Amino acid sequence: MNELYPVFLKVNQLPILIVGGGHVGYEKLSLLIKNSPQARVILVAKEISPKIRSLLFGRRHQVTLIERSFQLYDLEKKSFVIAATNNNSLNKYIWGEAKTRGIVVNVADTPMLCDFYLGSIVSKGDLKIAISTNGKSPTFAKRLRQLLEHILPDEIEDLLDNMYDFRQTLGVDFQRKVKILNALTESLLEKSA
Ligand SMILES: C[C@@]1(CC(=O)O)c2cc3[nH]c(cc4nc(cc5[nH]c(cc(n2)[C@H]1CCC(=O)O)[C@@](C)(CC(=O)O)[C@@H]5CCC(=O)O)C(CC(=O)O)=C4CCC(=O)O)c(CCC(=O)O)c3CC(=O)O
Ligand SMILES: NC(=O)C1=CN([C@@H]2O[C@H](COP(=O)(O)OP(=O)(O)OC[C@H]3O[C@@H](n4cnc5c(N)ncnc54)[C@H](O)[C@@H]3O)[C@@H](O)[C@H]2O)C=CC1
Repeated sequence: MNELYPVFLKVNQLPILIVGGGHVGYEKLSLLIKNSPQARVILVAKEISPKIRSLLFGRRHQVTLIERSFQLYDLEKKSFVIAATNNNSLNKYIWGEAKTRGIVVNVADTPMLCDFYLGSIVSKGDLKIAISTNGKSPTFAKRLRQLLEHILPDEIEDLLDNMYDFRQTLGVDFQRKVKILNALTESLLEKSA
């Protein structure tokens, strides 16, 4: 059983620290800003890969790159930390210091030291689906994301816009609203013949 509880975070409001600017630092940062272009990220690394710099080049963003070794004060005022250095004992140290400060932490190579996992994310307009395999197979999560991206029709964007507009016309009677919206979407559950 997968006991993880998915939430959808407003990472443009919650500062995230990434420590490590290699391959994994790049993957985590690109996932964050792909889904939330204004994500507030501070990335600290002894060496920041050119790929990370070119990821940010020419776009509006709220990412701060700091090229130096991790310092304890980097944890100040952060809500989330992702430790992605190639130094296991440093990652473990960051984990311990984050826990002491009540900061939610992910150590990329050590599921045991993760308060949260990043999921594979399917996105179509305002629709977003997060996939988790409970850490069993990130590659499977990636493939399922690609499959869903492929089979979900682009019309979903229009459908959600229409649902939103219609919802605004329904007034304040909550029970009536629920009934009408449920009736309208009933056909989504009907099996195609
Ligand atoms: C537990 C978790 C913690 C976390 O990082 O949050 C974790 C852990 C580990 N990943 C490893 C490897 C790989 N990770 C990927 C890809 C992704 N990994 C992601 C999430 C997660 N990875 C969390 C669980 C998510 C879940 O529940 O399924 C995704 C979804 C999001 C993201 O980028 O963070 C993203 C896909 C995004 C997309 O495309 O949709 C690929 C494939 C590739 O890159 O093509 C590989 C190589 C192949 C393989 O091993 O499968 C290793 C071994 C490292 C080593 O051997 O050294 C560990 C450590 C371990 O398992 O012990
Ligand atoms: N969760 C996941 O998806 C995966 C996790 N991993 C794990 O993630 C870790 C990082 O892997 P890569 O990014 O490939 O390594 P890498 O070698 O490409 O990058 C390591 C980064 O850590 C930085 N660093 C090292 N010491 C530092 C310090 N004292 N202060 C600040 N930054 C420091 C380096 O400057 C560099 O930017 C490894 O332990 C690896 O096993 C690897 C693959 C997938």
